[in-house]
Parts: sequence; C-alpha cells; structure tokens
Amino acid sequence: MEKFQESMYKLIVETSTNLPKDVRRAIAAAKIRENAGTRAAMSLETITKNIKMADENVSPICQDTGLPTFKIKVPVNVNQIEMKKAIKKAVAEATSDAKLRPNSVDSITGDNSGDNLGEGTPVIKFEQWEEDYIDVRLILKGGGCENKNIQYSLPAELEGLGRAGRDLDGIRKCIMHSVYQAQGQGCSAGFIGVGIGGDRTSGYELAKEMLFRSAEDVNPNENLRKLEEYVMENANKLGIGTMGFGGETTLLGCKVGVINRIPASFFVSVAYNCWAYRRLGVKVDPVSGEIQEWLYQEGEEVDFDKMKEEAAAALEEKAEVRQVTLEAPITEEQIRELRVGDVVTINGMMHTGRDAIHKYLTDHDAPVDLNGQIIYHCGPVMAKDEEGNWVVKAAGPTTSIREEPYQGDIMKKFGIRAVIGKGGMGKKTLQALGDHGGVYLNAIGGAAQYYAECMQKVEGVDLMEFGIPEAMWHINVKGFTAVVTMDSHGNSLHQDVESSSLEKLSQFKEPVFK
Ligand SMILES: O=C(O)C[C@H](O)C(=O)O
Ligand code: SF4
Repeated sequence: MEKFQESMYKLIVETSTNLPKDVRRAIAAAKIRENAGTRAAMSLETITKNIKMADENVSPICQDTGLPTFKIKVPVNVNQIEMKKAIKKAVAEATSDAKLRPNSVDSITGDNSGDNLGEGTPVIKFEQWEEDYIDVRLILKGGGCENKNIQYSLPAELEGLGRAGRDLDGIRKCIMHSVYQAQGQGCSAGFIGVGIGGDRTSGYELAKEMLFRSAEDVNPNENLRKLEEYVMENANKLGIGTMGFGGETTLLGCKVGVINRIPASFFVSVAYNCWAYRRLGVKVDPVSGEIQEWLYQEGEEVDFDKMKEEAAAALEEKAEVRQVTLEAPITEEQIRELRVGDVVTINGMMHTGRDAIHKYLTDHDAPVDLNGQIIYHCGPVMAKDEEGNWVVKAAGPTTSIREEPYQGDIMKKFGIRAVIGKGGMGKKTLQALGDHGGVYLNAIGGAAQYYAECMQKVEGVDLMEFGIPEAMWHINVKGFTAVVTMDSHGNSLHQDVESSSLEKLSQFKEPVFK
C-alpha cells in the first residue's frame, strides 16, 4: 500500500478540479434545452466555461470544496487504520496546495484548523467486501447545497401540494416540494439523492448514498424507476432554472433508494447537490495502493465549446440586455438607475464579507472605509506566490440569504452601495435597498475559476483571525460581471420566481401514484 496516499491525493485533486463525464453530459443536455439569449442560457455558458477552466488550471471548480466524504469498500485483511492515516495526509497536502479550501471549523470557537483536519473531518467510512480490490469514492459537497437538504416526516402538510400521506404518492409530493424549497440557493440546476425510510440518520445516509449512483443508471426497482422518471420530467416544469433565474432546467438528476422503517416513522430524506457535483471514484490495488481504474468516466469527452459558439451567436441577436459598468465608490444616483435584469460589470475594488464579517460589522467598525463600496459574499481559496503575495485561486459567491438578518443594517451603517452574492435575499434587505439606495447583484454560484480570473490583485486582508474563507479580502477586479436581481425600486427576481414556482408546484397536487 505504498502508493495509497499518492492515489488518494490524485483522487482529491481530480474530484475538486475535474467534473465527471456523467455530470458533464447532464449539464450539456441542459444547455441545449435553454433558449439562447436567456439568463439561464447565459448562466450555463458561464458554468461550462468555468468547468473547462478548472480542468485546465487544475484548480477548484467551486471555492467551497465541502466536507470531504470518503466511502471505501475493502477486502478483508486490508489495514483500515493505515488507510485512514494516508487519507488524512493526502487531505492536508491537497489543502496546502490550494486544491481544497481550508474548511474545517471549530463549531464553537469558529477557529479554522487550516488543513481540513479536525473532529469529524474528513468523513471516512469503511465497509468490508469479498472483492479483491479497494473501491474508494469521494464526494466534495459544498455547504450551500447541503443547507438545502430536507427531511420530511409523513404524513405532512406541504405548501402548494396539500397532504402528503404515507404512500408512494406522498413520497412523490415530498420530492417535488424539496426541489421547490431549494429555489436557486443550492446552485441549481441540481441533482438529488432521496432516501425513503430508515430513521433520521439512516434516511439521510441513504439519500447521500444515492449521490454515488451514476447520473445515467436506471433504477432496478420498478416503482422507484417510475418515480425518478416522473420527478425528472415534472420538476423541470417548476421554472426555477439555473441559479433560480427561471428557465427550463431545474433538476439534472434524481436517484431514489428505499430501506425499511419502523411502524411509527416514515421519513423521506433528500440530499440536494449543486451542479458542481464533485464526486469520483477509483479502484485501487490492495497490495501496491495504486489506482487501477477511474469510475464515472466512461464515454467520450464532452465538448462544451461547440455549444458555446452557438449560444454566443444567438446572444448577439438578443442585445436588449442593458449593460452598466460600475466602479467603487458608487453614488446613490448610480444605484437608483439600476433595474432588475441589468447586467453590471465591475472594475476596481471589492471587499469580501460573509458570515463572520457580517456578524462582526454589526458591533464593530469596519477595517476599511466602506462608503460607496461593494461587498462580495465570498469565501475564496487563496495561496501565496513565490514573492509571498496572496493570489486568488477560486472565488465564486456564497449563499447570501444567511446574511439576511444583518445585511440591510450594515449597508446603512457603512454606506455600502452594492452586495454581490447568489440565491438572493429576503424582504428586510429589499426594504433596505429601497430606503438607502442599494443593489443586490447575483453572480453565478460555483463559477469560482471564472471569477478568480477577473481578480487582478489582492490589495490586502483584514480579520484573518476568522480564517481564509471568512476573512475580509480587499481585491481589485476587472470585468467582474453579475446580474441585478434586486433593485432599489422594490423589485426582486427571487421573489417573483419563488411565487411563480409555488403556483406551478400546485399543479402537482392531484394523486399520480395510487
Ligand atoms: O462556502 C461557500 O463558499 C459557498 C457555499 O457552498 C454556498 O453555496 O453558499
Ligand atoms: S457555491 Fe454553489 S456550486 Fe459551490 S458548493 Fe456551494 S452550492 Fe455548490
């Protein structure tokens, strides 16, 4: 097993930087379905460009490299303790090489361990089997989509769908509802794994297990096959679309599994995974520890480039999108001119700020003058170059709704004019945008390479005690593009999509599986 650590390092790097072919095919198919020139098509264009860049740069597809979770099947007599040690070393090495973001945080103190190791991280699960090779699967599932996982306890009353009973039709309603409630916040279009039965723990366990199935397999259980097909066909009618911008594709995959339950409990557990569905697997030789075969990689290379040309041509024809360039400091007047749907290109300074910073700013002064400035909800992957300067390795947006309790007050307190994030914000922020003259810009979640390329120089960093993802980075950007989805006139695309998708959800109220 001399080569095992090196094999695990390769598996981690490949999983973080190179999306598997079954996932690429699902994204390519979605791209074909979207009408050229729409926001959904433009977003998918950015997503596919980002996938290619990550591959070429051997850098994280998304800055949130999640909670590394390994599922391993081993022949008897293989030393699991040694394997665990090797995996941990490989995780730490991949973190110091900026292939993983330091993501392991003490839940009470907030201290970041810096190397992705700590109580409960990474997750490593073993099972023995009678084959003569080791099967290692890895999933890097980020926090935004993890937060959209949901567990139903049947019977339940569901928004838009009414009663969900303890039967196949009740399960169908839960799954449809799970897609609706995720909206764009888990970086749709997503993949879902569903676990029927079990208890609260084993139900979720099964749901996550389903995310290790190939996106293209066919469920051998007839009832579940029908259910999966039904969900794939109908969830896409909800109109949530890529990043919740509206559009034809909301769901890229649905895999359902079932286990027994005890009489009193009936759980339906759903694990939501963003489009940046980073899971891979390898077969490993139990003597040398070398990789024998890669999993999920059957078939031809997926060529996004050809579609890119077609989409770009169609885009030019539909040039009615208003394009605005902004550079901080921004005036209130400039903000008041912006409307939902405008595409904004930013040059100059922006400052990152996410959960720890928002909490901090409520009762502290800002480390820099934020008047007229732009806040980017982002926890980047950073590295130092040979001269010791920070460089941005991956920097897509994080889910903005977590800052809802703070955002409006902070904008007013410091005079911030624009916030960039993803998934949109709520009523309180919308009100503050109107009162104060602010705007919310939606960037494409997961497009971490695409945005990192716009980041020309890191001018400084404050509050490093919060750890790399949570610190406040001051970054000079060029050509950073995002869409206005909430403006200072009370308009919110997120609110509109949420209410129209709720209306569409209610079309699925009548029983289907009797
Ligand atoms: O933590 C992050 O960078 C992003 C997170 O995965 C999110 O989707 O909000
Ligand atoms: S930012 Fe989006 S793509 Fe990245 S991990 Fe979070 S949910 Fe996934």
